[in-house]
Amino acid sequence: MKHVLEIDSIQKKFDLKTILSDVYLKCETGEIVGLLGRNGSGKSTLLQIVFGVLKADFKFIRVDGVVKSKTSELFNEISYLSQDNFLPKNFSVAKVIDLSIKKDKINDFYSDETITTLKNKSIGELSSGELRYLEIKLVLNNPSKFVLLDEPYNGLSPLLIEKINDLILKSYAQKGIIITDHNYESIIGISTRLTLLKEGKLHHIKNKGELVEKGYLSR
Ligand SMILES: Nc1ncnc2c1ncn2[C@@H]1O[C@H](COP(=O)(O)OP(=O)(O)OP(=O)(O)O)[C@@H](O)[C@H]1O
Repeated sequence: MKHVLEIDSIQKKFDLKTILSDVYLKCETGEIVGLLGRNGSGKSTLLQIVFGVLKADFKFIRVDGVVKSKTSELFNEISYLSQDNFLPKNFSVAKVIDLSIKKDKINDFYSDETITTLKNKSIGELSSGELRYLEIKLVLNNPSKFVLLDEPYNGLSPLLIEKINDLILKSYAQKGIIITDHNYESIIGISTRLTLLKEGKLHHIKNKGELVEKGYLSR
């Protein structure tokens, strides 16, 4: 079934500086929307506002045409990978998986060599890349309609980046995904649609040349 997330009229200032100025973004099931932008352009701010962990000066979030004004209404609709790690360090990997993944999906979750090798460790013992991979896999396995991924590739070696991309490609037929990262080549490669956040405005990007024109890439 197709679902539509609409992020509308988002405005946000920090102190007197406008970070987001009337941003509109739509994401449907089956889309991977790439969100690019220079450092400090407001990408994380936008995702935090959509998920509801940061207050906007103004916002409309609609799911399937219905306005969702309370953050609690979005917890079942959207899952969110923040830039920061979110799993408790003293829990074992097996416990986290047990608590997060439905019983009938657990065998499938473990049918991944990277995950199997981590099973007996605690979260605090994982390398930053191993932890990131586990977090992304958990977030993508959440039964939510939409997923927001903030810098999923950060700290990952090329092989794990490929595995993450495989996971994303495996799940997007059932989900809408918004993804932001400075690894623009991976973002361009995996996105079905590209956007660029610049000076508070969201631009729709058709090709790499436009990223040069708009000053995101030098060539
Ligand atoms: N809590 C805050 N108080 C004041 N300013 C903030 C706060 N959070 C973010 N900012 C500012 O808002 C702007 C956008 O920050 P944000 O983290 O959204 O950018 P970003 O595009 O995700 O950057 P990066 O790619 O470097 O992670 C930056 O100028 C940042 O300094």
